Amino acid sequence: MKLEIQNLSKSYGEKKALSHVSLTLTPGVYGLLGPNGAGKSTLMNIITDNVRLDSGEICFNGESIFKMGKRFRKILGYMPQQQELYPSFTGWRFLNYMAALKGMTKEQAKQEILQTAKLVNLDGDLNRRLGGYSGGMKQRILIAQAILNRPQVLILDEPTAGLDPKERIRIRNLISKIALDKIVLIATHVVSDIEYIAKEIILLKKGEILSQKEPSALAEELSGHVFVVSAPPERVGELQEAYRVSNLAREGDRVLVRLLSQTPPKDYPNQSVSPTVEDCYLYHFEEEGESLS
Ligand SMILES: Nc1ncnc2c1ncn2[C@@H]1O[C@H](COP(=O)(O)OP(=O)(O)OP(=O)(O)O)[C@@H](O)[C@H]1O
Repeated sequence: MKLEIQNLSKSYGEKKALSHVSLTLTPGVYGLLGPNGAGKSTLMNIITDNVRLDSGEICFNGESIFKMGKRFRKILGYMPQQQELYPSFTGWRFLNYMAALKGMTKEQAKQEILQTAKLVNLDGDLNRRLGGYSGGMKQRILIAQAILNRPQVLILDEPTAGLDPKERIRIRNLISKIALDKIVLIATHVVSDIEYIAKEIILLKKGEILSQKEPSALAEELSGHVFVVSAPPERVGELQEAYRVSNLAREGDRVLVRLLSQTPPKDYPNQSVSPTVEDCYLYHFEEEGESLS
């Protein structure tokens, strides 16, 4: 199974949202990482046929998804960014409604809703109204509607937006559970959502793909350029001015400053540490300048 995005471009008037984007996706989780405005939603909206592309092609197993039309939509699951759900609908009614939109028969819908609700851990809450659901429950029912038809391609736009860390972990575990035999593309600007479950991370910046790599390979790019120095609190400001700082942690009367630097920082006994994907995010996205200090 293969989804190939070839040379995709899209502008809104003068604004280039995507520029010559090419990607090949096979079963597994892909994290699409980029800051606000990078073009993540535009890419997802094109794959899900909610926005028209200007040029390029998308093929599923060699066939254009735009020619496949309905046949592609049948194997596609889409969870849009968090939105207002129908507050007066019960969970059951909402899923039943989505099942009908997906063209499922009543009997099919009933079976799939029961199974899917169990999977997302909402089987005990289907008779409650969505207006009374917590943020995490709302996200889980949105995931449930996306996977009702057992899609082969699953597109998730910021699935953990607005959730607390406990719910985030829950959603993450759920995604890795349902992703085994599917192509899953998750757009996020939260590194921890995808760092441990993505087989590859795609970095998108200003509509262009910067890289598509395994998380460990991505982190490895910064090997030898991430340091932790122990500084007195009054010197933290000058370190922040001189370097890109990815973390500060108090240690007794000193502060451990995690920073990115081309060469070991002067004046401090320090050790380079293993880079993380979060360091890479900071390196690529936090500031406009691309070179390390
Ligand atoms: N309907 C539209 N009309 C005009 N410009 C748009 C439209 N949709 C998106 N854009 C612009 O295209 C660029 C890419 O936007 P997009 O929403 O795809 O980015 P994103 O990475 O999903 O951002 P976010 O994380 O904020 O959702 C941005 O500069 C945005 O302002």
